[in-house]
Amino acid sequence: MKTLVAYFSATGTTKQKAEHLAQEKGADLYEIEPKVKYTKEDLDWMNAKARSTQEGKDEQIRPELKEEKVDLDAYDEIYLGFPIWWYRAPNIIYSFIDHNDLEGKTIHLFMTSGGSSISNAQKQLKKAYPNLNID
Ligand SMILES: Cc1cc2nc3c(=O)[nH]c(=O)nc-3n(C[C@H](O)[C@H](O)[C@H](O)COP(=O)(O)O)c2cc1C
Repeated sequence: MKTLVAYFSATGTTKQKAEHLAQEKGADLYEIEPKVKYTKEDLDWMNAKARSTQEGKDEQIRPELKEEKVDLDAYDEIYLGFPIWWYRAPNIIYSFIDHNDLEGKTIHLFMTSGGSSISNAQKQLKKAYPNLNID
């Protein structure tokens, strides 16, 4: 069975980490992309009305994906990476999990951040998806 590194990155930092990880693991690489890209204004966490701030306040918002469903049949291990936004995984990660069948696969989370650890993001994803094997 094969390994996949799937990641979302708005400004390239997580992308770089994902590329290194895929190389190190000999894994395939997949970029999780939103249907509508995040602009600089969307990412302004100082602005309460910015797209990312609105999403950060409401875990139920599911940004649309550019490609909804990915063929994951070949993979039994998935590294899932993202930037920490508002102390947790961006909502698009929830969109990706909702649209794809990850049950029975081993999911390893990785992230980049400005200093926050992964622990809250991990706790919230495990709580939202108790049937998945997330570590
Ligand atoms: C909307 C938004 C919210 C963020 N919230 C946090 C946070 O809660 N904690 C933190 O350490 N960094 C936070 N950051 C910083 C990013 O996690 C960090 O810059 C990350 O490496 C960006 O990854 P990317 O280039 O792959 O998008 C935030 C950045 C944005 C744009």
